Formats: sequence, C-alpha cells, structure tokens
Amino acid sequence: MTVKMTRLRNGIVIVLLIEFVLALLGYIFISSKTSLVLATYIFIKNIIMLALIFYASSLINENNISVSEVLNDEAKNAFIFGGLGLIKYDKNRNISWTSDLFTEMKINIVGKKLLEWQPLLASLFEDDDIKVVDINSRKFEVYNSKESRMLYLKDVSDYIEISKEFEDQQICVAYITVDNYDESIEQADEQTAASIQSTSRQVILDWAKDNGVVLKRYKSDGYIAVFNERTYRKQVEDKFKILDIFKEQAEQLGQVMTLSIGIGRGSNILRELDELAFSALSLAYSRGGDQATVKSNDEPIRYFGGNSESYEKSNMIRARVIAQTLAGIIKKSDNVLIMGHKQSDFDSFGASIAMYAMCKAYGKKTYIIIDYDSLEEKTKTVATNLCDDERYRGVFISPLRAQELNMSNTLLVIVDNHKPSLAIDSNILDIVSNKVVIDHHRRGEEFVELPLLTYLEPAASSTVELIVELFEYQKEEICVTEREATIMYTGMLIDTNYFRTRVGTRTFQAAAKLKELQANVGEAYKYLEDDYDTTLTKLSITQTAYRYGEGILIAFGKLDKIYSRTLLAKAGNELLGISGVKAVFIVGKTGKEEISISARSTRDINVQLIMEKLGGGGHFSMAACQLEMEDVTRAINLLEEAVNMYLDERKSE
Ligand SMILES: Nc1ncnc2c1ncn2[C@@H]1O[C@H](COP(=O)(O)O[C@H]2[C@@H](O)[C@H](n3cnc4c(N)ncnc43)O[C@@H]2COP(=O)(O)O)[C@@H](O)[C@H]1O
Ligand SMILES: [Mn+2]
Repeated sequence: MTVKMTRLRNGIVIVLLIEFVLALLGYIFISSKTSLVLATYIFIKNIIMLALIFYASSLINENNISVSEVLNDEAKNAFIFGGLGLIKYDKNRNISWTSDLFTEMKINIVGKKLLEWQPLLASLFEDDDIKVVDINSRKFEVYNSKESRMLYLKDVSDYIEISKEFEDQQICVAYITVDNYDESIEQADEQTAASIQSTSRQVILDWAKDNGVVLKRYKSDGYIAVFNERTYRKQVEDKFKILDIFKEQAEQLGQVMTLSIGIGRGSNILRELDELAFSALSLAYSRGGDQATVKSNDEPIRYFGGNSESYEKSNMIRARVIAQTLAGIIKKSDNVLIMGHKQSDFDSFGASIAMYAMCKAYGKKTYIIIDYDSLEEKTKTVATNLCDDERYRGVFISPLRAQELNMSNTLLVIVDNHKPSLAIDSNILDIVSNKVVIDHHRRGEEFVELPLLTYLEPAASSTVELIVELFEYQKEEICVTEREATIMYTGMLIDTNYFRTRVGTRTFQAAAKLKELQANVGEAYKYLEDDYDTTLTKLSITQTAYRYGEGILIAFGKLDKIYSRTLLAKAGNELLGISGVKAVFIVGKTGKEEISISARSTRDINVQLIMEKLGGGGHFSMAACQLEMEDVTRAINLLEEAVNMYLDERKSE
C-alpha cells in the first residue's frame, strides 16, 4: 500500500470513530428512542465499513502495483539500470507481481508457478540463501525473503564473466620429462637415436603450439611449461591425451618411452607453483610415470593416465647411489630398527631379514619390529621357527619394546610400505627422527614424514628384489644363511605370483643372487603350500566367479564367513591364470565390519586406479582395498561402479 492510501484509510477510520462517539453522546444527553436507534445504526454501519476498509487494504497489499507507484519513477529507472528485479509470490508459490525489469526484458510470468518457470529456485525454499539462475541468457543472483514472499534478483552476468576470465588466466607451471629417454638413446644406433630425439621433441613442441603453451627445454629429456587455467582445463577435458599421443609415436619408433608431467596450480606465487609442479613430478615418477600429476594448494592431488605398467630401467646407477648413501647412513647410526607393514607377509618379512643382514655387516645392533598378532599365517610359522636360531636371539622385538629403546641416534628402516597407516606401528615413526624408506609400491598421498632417504621403485617386483640388489654395492661382505635366502626368495614368489607378473631382468638377477646364497627353491614352494581345507575354501570362492565386462571376473566369499586377506589374494591369483582374463576382483569379509577386495590384473588393466577409487591402492597389477561395512553385496555394487568408472574414463581417453 502506498503512504497516501494508508493516510486516507486512517483518516476514514478516525471519521467513522468520531461519528460513532457523537451518536453515542447524542443518545446519552437526549436519551430518546430515536437517538438510540440512530446510535445503533451508526455503530453497525461503522463496524461493517471498518471491516470493509481493512479487507480492502489487505487486498491492496497483495495485489499488483508497479514499483513506480510504490516508489517514484527515478527509483524504477534506477532498479532497471542496476539490473535489479523483484518478484512477489503468494503462499502457493504463484507469481503475483514482477517489477519493471521484467517488462523491460519482455518476460511476462505473472500468474505462473514460480518453480515451473525456474525449477532451480527450489533450493531457495530449502537451505540455500542465494542461487544463480539463467534468465534470457543472463545470469541473475536471486535472494528469497521468505517472510515477505519476495525474490530479489541482481544481474551478475558481467561480474561472472570477469571472474571467469580472471580464473581462466591464472598461471600453471608444469615439468614435463620423457621417461626412459636416455636408456632408449643409449641402446639405439645413430639414425634411430636421431629420430628419437627429433620425434620426442616435435611431439611436445606441437602440443605446446596447439595449446598456447610456453615451453622451454631445460635438459635433454625435460621441459618446463607455462600455461593458463583455460589450457589446463582443456587438458583435463581431453584426459591429457598428449600422454597417449607421445606413447604411440614412441611405439612407432620401436621405443618404450612415455611422459611424466607434474603440474602446479592454484597459487598466485610463481615460486610456489614451481615447487608444486616439481613435487607433482616426483609423485608421477614414483607412481611409475606415463601420467600427469596435478598439485594445487587447495584441492586434492589429481592423477591422469598411468595406463602402462612401470618398466624396468636398465641402468643400475640409481641402485648404486642409493646403496652407497644407505651404507653411509647405517654407519653413522648407533643402532637400527627395521619395520615392515601390518599383516607382514613374506616380502615384508623377507625384506626385513635382508636389511638385517646388511646392517649386521656394518656391525650395528639391529632389531626387527614384529607383531605376532598381525603376521600372515605362513610367514608367522617361518618367523616363529627363525626365533630359535642363535643369530636371532633378541632380534625380534614388539612395537612396545621398540618404543622403550634409547632412540637418540637410532635409524629406522621402513620396508615394503611407505604409508604410516600401513606400518606395523605408526607411533615409532613419530619417535625416531632418522628414517629410510625402501619400497616398491606406487606412491600414494600419505607418506612417512621427512625420511633421510627414500628408495621407491614401483618397477621392482618386490622389496626383497630392491634390497638384494643393494647387496652388490656394499663394501662389507653380507652373510646370509640358506634359510634367510629361502625366506627372501619366498617373498619374491609371492609378489610376482610365482614369477608370472611384474618380472624384469633385474628380478631374475636378484633371484639368481639368492640362489647363489643357497636359497632352497623347493622349500620356498613348501612354505606356501596350502592344506586341504584351505584349498577347498579357496575353490569355494573361485567357483562364484562371474564375468563383468570383457576379460573381467568378480568372485566373492560367503556373506557371513570371515576370510584372511591372503586367502582372497590367493583366489585372485588362481583366477588370473584363466586364459582371456585381464583382471579379477575377489570380495570377502575380513572382519566383523570390514570387507576387503583383492585385485589382480595382467598388463591391460590398472587395478591400482580402480582400488584407489574405493580408498585402497597397491600396484598396477596387484592392488586391494578395505571397506568399512558388513554387506558383501553392497561392496560388490561399489566395486562394479568403480570398474565402470575406470572403463568409461579409459574409453574417453
Ligand atoms: N588400503 C590399502 N591402501 C593401499 N594399498 C593397499 C591397501 N590394501 C592393500 N594394499 C596393497 O594392495 C596390494 C595387494 O594386496 P593383497 O592383500 O591383495 O595382496 C597382498 C597379500 O595379501 C598377498 N599375500 C601375502 N601372503 C600371501 C601368500 N602366502 N600367498 C598369496 N598371496 C599372499 O600378496 C600381496 C602382498 O603385497 P605386498 O604387501 O605389496 O608385498 C598390496 O601391495 C598391498 O600392499
Ligand atoms: Mn611387497
């Protein structure tokens, strides 16, 4: 209602009241029948009139009026100029009035249902305070005043465009390196080497030119690139197809070369972008290369690619440098603690034994941290027997005992894992400051804090392989008994699925070295033999296998039976032996509220990426995850979704 109308209404009300008071006074002073009738008549008439006046004013309050009537013409123009609009709706959310902006935009929505016109506004009636919607190709920010049933609209198209442009122009820095470049050149004849150099360079230069990337080569196989967010987003949409283009071109030259890309983004400080990009590149390396890893200040790390299994680097320079650095660190330490992963298996335990032998060669007091309650069943049998060996008196200690030792100049060597959550005891990681990590898993986000030395080699078959290789470069003679060599050999058997997967020439060299150290191969196989009942249980799982897509099998355990993770892994190994099978997933209960999935694959499918989608990890062809739930069927559904997602992502690459 306008101010004038309110004043008029109030004036009429006062007149009616005065009329009634006068009639009442007339009756009091005259006291005649006529004055009584008149006073009663005026009373009833005025009551009716007051009711009508208040009803009419409430109707006026609800009904259509223009901004110009409420305010004045200048305010109306100001609203239109400022891109401000108002929409009034009734209790049924029907639009009862719109401000002049809508007339200007030739939009007539009075009488329409608000949410039929703009369904996105529904959230304004729930939690959201403000929503941005498209109206006639312009963007409007809308606020809902529920009390007055009024929507306030503000045209924010220009602001959104400028802010998008600002975001698009943010700088990203990338390090791009060619994996296996030096090795390929070294082994090639002159002509092929020239083609390798020119082709690899040209592919990267073409990509940079097509995408408006500033590129500078800073070493024979490394480039630094600068581009903006718009270009980065395009790469994300294309799923970094430069990775595949490069790989294909290398294949045409008969070479195994891929790209590793580390990108830093999400900061205005160039130095910070450089640091993010460099650490993203290290992450790409430690995950096996052939991928782009993106690090930003405010978003989780993103990975793209990673579709080839890491291939072995033929030169051993890195192993030699690591061996010498490690020897130096051991010599400087007073004593050494060695720790594998929870549910230690033969690789974790074998690697601990191998590390123990190396530290003893340098005369250091050395302990192996062991948790008998969390040892893989067969490893437990072997570890318990080893305790009786004179050489191992007092060597195996519990995590609690390890925490009690004097830690002033202690070295902690973490083997076969690098995530604190997977370590036998994560508290020790906080107590000991001098740490070394030796592992063959692809690096995940979680990592031991500030190690003195990290030897992470995802191309290696096992951690045993990595440590046995280091033996070669030690100045002191390393003494290993037949039994120790056999345990280490068993670790290699487990992690290579009996030399079927992830084996390279270095794997066989390490196996040969163990044989030289008198490893008993027959005994190693015996360590892994299953009894009759276990074999039947394993068969009961493999029998459930069903096809899920081409070359993929999913099998599962009984819904109410609890299995060991090893058993699931074994069932997976069995199924992978079937011809035409590219990947297998075994789902089973491993605790009251824990379901584990063990995944195995050939070179075609990266099961690590699939398991990562479910919070797990591992390697390209051997991975797993644990889900906190009771229902096996639900876990299978989640697994199928993760497989679909992975296949869709690959299809679109
Ligand atoms: N939550 C996780 N996050 C990251 N990575 C994970 C997680 N859970 C598991 N992983 C890694 O995934 C692979 C595969 O694990 P798996 O359980 O399927 O297989 C391991 C053992 O269960 C299995 N194994 C141990 N003993 C035997 C045996 N006697 N016979 C057959 N199989 C056996 O071998 C796998 C050993 O893997 P390793 O620890 O890497 O040496 C694995 O890398 C997990 O670390
Ligand atoms: Mn291992």
